[in-house]
Amino acid sequence: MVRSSGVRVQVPASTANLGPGFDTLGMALSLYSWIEMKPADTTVFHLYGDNLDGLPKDKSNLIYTVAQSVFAEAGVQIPELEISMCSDIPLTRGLGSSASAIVGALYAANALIGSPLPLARLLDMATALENHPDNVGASLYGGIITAVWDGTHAVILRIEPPQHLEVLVAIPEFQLSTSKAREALPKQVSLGDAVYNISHSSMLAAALAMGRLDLISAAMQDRLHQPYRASLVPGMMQILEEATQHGALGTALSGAGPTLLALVNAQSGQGEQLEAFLLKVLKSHDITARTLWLKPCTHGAKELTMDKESSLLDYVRGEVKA
Ligand SMILES: Nc1ncnc2c1ncn2[C@@H]1O[C@H](COP(=O)(O)OP(=O)(O)O)[C@@H](O)[C@H]1O
Ligand SMILES: N[C@@H](CCOP(=O)(O)O)C(=O)O
Repeated sequence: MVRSSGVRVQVPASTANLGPGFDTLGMALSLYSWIEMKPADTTVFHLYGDNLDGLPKDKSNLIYTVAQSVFAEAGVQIPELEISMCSDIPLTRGLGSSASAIVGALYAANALIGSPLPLARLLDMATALENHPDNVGASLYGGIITAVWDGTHAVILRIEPPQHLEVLVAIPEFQLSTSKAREALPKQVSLGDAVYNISHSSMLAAALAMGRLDLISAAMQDRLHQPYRASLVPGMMQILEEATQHGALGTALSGAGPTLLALVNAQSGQGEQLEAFLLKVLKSHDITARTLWLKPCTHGAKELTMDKESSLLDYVRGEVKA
């Protein structure tokens, strides 16, 4: 059943790794992309907002190719699509823009044909495209996720974010692609570093699941990726080492960076001090950054009511930015 009137979906951004959980932990954030998809006579794109500048507006666009993979899997043919997209998620900053695009395209395309594919299948397809399940899992399921991936199937356990958990991100002006940040990683690590990360990541997942905010700073330590990526984000090590003295529960490189992320207890009253500290350290390295206060997003990709009267942009402006 193809829904000729089209579908509209909202997808949250995500932060991957949370420090020690490299390629396995992720959290959805209250920052969003919106995709609208309709069958059309000729393929056409409407990309709204600065965050989508420069992306292709033809059939090479990720949203189109991912949508076609859903139709192929379901045995349906919709070769021409009208695709609209609007996004508050900055590209190549470590906030999961590619994952949200993949998840949004999978979710919208599946909804357009009556949702024949289960969420677990969309997760496998998304992970195969992104190569790791942490961002796509969070964007698809919302909340905090811990995921395993065997190269074919992903399994997700979703953790409800603790009450009072807030997220401060400092987003540098410069871009850093995930592929470049992965090239900085070693091919092999020592047993000691592997044990270090397993122990910290397990502790972090358990602390988040149990609402033990007091254990986050001890758990949020990493030896697998952040030290190797430090030279790509000057000031990062100082922030990781000192931010807890300025009110953070814990800090991490968000995904592959360059965004830096601090988990904060909303009741701490130290938000301004922490924000000033992050910006001061980055500025001392000549990095201009902007900060955003976010919350964990408890829902994943979801379908929105399609209002025939308003365009996607009108919808987003009215609902979110007004
Ligand atoms: N809406 C979109 N449409 C098409 N491609 C996208 C979209 N969003 C992201 N991408 C692709 O994903 C890339 C960014 O992915 P990546 O380097 O993993 O960084 P991020 O941390 O933002 O996910 C962009 O350069 C672009 O190629
Ligand atoms: N686990 C991945 C996460 C990449 O996240 P992104 O938001 O930067 O795409 C990694 O650390 O490489």
